[in-house]
Amino acid sequence: MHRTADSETSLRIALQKDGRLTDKTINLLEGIGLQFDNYKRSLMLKCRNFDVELLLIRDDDIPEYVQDGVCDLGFVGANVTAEMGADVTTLRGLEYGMCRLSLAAKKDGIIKTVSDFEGKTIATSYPNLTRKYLEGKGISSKVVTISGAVEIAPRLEVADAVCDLVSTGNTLRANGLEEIETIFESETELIRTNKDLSPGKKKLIEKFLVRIDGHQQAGRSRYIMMNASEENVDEIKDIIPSLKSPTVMPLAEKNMVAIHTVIPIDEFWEVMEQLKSAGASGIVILPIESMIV
Ligand SMILES: Nc1ncnc2c1ncn2[C@@H]1O[C@H](COP(=O)(O)OP(=O)(O)OP(=O)(O)O)[C@@H](O)[C@H]1O
Ligand SMILES: O=P(O)(O)OC[C@H]1O[C@H](OP(=O)(O)OP(=O)(O)O)[C@H](O)[C@@H]1O
Ligand SMILES: [Mg+2]
Repeated sequence: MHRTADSETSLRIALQKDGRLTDKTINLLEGIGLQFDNYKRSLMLKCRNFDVELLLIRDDDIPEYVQDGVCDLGFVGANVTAEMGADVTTLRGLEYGMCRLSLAAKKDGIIKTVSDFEGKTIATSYPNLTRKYLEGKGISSKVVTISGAVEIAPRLEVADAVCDLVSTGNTLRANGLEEIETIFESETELIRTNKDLSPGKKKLIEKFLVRIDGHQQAGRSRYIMMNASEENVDEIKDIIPSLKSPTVMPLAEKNMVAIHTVIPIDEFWEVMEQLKSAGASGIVILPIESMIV
């Protein structure tokens, strides 16, 4: 594809047009301050306030477009990039679109462990990952490529087993299948072309990553406010390891202070009961939009 002159400075980013990752990716881009018009109706969208244009395509096409330099960056499941064997660089894992690629077979059937796949027929949309995994284990199976609804292949007797994406396991269960072995763990990734980019584009990617990192870190953290009596402040600081220098402000009530801090939310829930026992009260938890450290 021919790139125009302004493509030297404007970043072109690929994302899934219509699927599981679309809304989450758009939410992420909006969360880092990028503004777009209605993305449901366009294949190509210019960002109004950042030098970025979005290309909305099928997810299977994203790794190749990024590999070939048609797009500079792409948001796509690691499962798709690995299956294509695309020559790209993963810049960030994005903690959404979490799923695994697993071998599965009929519940209560004869396939119980991975070695039972020897000589069996396996239906999958991921033939390369499946073959590679089985070859690595020294197992020879027949891999049949199916582009969708893989889970019904055993019932149709097209295959003995499947290798498919799993998240809750509901799809497998609904089709009388059980998971035997995970062969690949996946999440949505931000990938970058390995083609050489202009200095302007490299700078834009740096700016883009600062925003993504700030957004990711903010998503894992909360602004916490609580009240306590002055003599409990040290004990409270000891309970939260990352609470090294919180803001401590006097309250109108004598000997009482307000403690404000930012901490990882997982850490907060671990110690919440302990904080209450140590005298913390009126605990308020607020979301953070972005964090630049
Ligand atoms: N059940 C799931 N839970 C979480 N993430 C998933 C799940 N299934 C798939 N994904 C992730 O979302 C990506 C997109 O899934 P989707 O089902 O929308 O793809 P698709 O049908 O191949 O879409 P397209 O039309 O773009 O080719 C997958 O490649 C995977 O990374
Ligand atoms: O373990 P579960 O939570 O049931 O998720 C697994 C299912 O999710 C994906 O399909 P999706 O729902 O995206 O539909 P698709 O088959 O049309 O792509 C995947 O292909 C599985 O079929
Ligand atoms: Mg696809």
